[in-house]
Amino acid sequence: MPRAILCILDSVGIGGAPDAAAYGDAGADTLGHIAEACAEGRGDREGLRRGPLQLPNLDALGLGAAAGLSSGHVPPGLSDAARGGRFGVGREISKGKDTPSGHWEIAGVPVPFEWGYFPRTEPSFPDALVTAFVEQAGLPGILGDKHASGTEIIDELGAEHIRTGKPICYTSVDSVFQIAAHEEHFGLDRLYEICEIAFELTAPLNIGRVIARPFVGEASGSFKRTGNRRDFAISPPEPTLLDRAAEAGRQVYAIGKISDIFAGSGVTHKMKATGLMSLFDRTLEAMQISPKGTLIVTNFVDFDSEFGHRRDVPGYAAALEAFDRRVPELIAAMAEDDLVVFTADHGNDPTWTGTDHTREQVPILMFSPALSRGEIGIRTGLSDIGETVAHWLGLAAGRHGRSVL
Ligand SMILES: O=P(O)(O)O[C@H]1O[C@H](CO)[C@@H](O)[C@H]1O
Ligand SMILES: [Mn+2]
Ligand SMILES: [Mn+2]
Repeated sequence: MPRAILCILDSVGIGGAPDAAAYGDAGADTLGHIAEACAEGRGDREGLRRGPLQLPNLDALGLGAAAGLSSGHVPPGLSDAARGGRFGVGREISKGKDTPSGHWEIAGVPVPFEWGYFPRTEPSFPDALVTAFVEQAGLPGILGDKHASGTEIIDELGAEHIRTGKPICYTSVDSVFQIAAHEEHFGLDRLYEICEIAFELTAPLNIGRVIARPFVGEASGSFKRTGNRRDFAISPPEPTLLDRAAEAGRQVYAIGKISDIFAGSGVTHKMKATGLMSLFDRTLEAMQISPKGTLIVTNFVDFDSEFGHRRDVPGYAAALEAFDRRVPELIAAMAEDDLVVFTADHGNDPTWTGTDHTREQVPILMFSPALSRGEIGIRTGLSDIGETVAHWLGLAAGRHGRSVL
């Protein structure tokens, strides 16, 4: 029985979404703009990286060709000469441009409903929600109550949070209620506990996730978020690829944020890791220890959380290059009948205004020693990815999308 390894490079979009304008994102192109910036010397950072973007391994699997297909031009430094694998473009059909919609659609379940969002006002959260939260969680109040970048708001309000014991609550254009609190002064378990309460209260508003954002440090300028982030997400509306694989008795490895994103559903083995390289290590480890028929799904969050949201072009470019350098290790670890897929859940163009995700199409790069080279075109609906994986694993076809094989 073959295995499948699904690598989701969080936010590595390739532009070209026909509905981008509806999101204020017409022209956004995460990979394309990073490559352009690097070609023009705007991707250099002393001690980190310099020069044109170099992704020879992903490019050989069709990254440049997929980007060309999506946006109309191959990003500088990449090529349209894919040498192996099936490559193409994924066009999301779910509304919204956040992580759960992208992941669920990839796993065969597009989101048929509108998420709830909090307005870009101050305060942002409804009075009734804040009142119920403060009361049920036994809090002296909350700080923030607005749209914000998570790193900026802890700098702004971290000291007051320590002094008052009020958690920092904030949101973004995504369907999220985020709570930042100090790991020691406030306490990590206490943070998770109040997140559970917030999750119960926000679910009726169709808010996709409550995210615990613990941090450490003692003063503004030195506060730092830790790897103990936890997402409390609503469950997908229908069984996903993960559920279908688990139901068929397969092992399902969820690496990084995957288990949180799917609310644990269909996960048989969970591996947490912090940082791009350790997520890669865990993926290789899962490949070493898992039997035939296994599904491995990894979310590589750092592209999004460390660089996209931070609008850090050199950081994003360096992370892509570091990932690319390890692709040969993954390919070497594959069995003859393993399938690996590289894709993404949405964009997060670090050259764009603001600090939010961007509506973009995503690359679909499929590789197996058992698979010939070929273009799969622009696929409407990311569920074609999940259906291809299901087909590869020998699972019954699902309700959305179809296998490209
Ligand atoms: O600025 P930080 O806290 O990283 O927040 C980001 O993380 C959330 C989840 O991806 C997004 O909605 C975005 O707001
Ligand atoms: Mn994401
Ligand atoms: Mn994000």
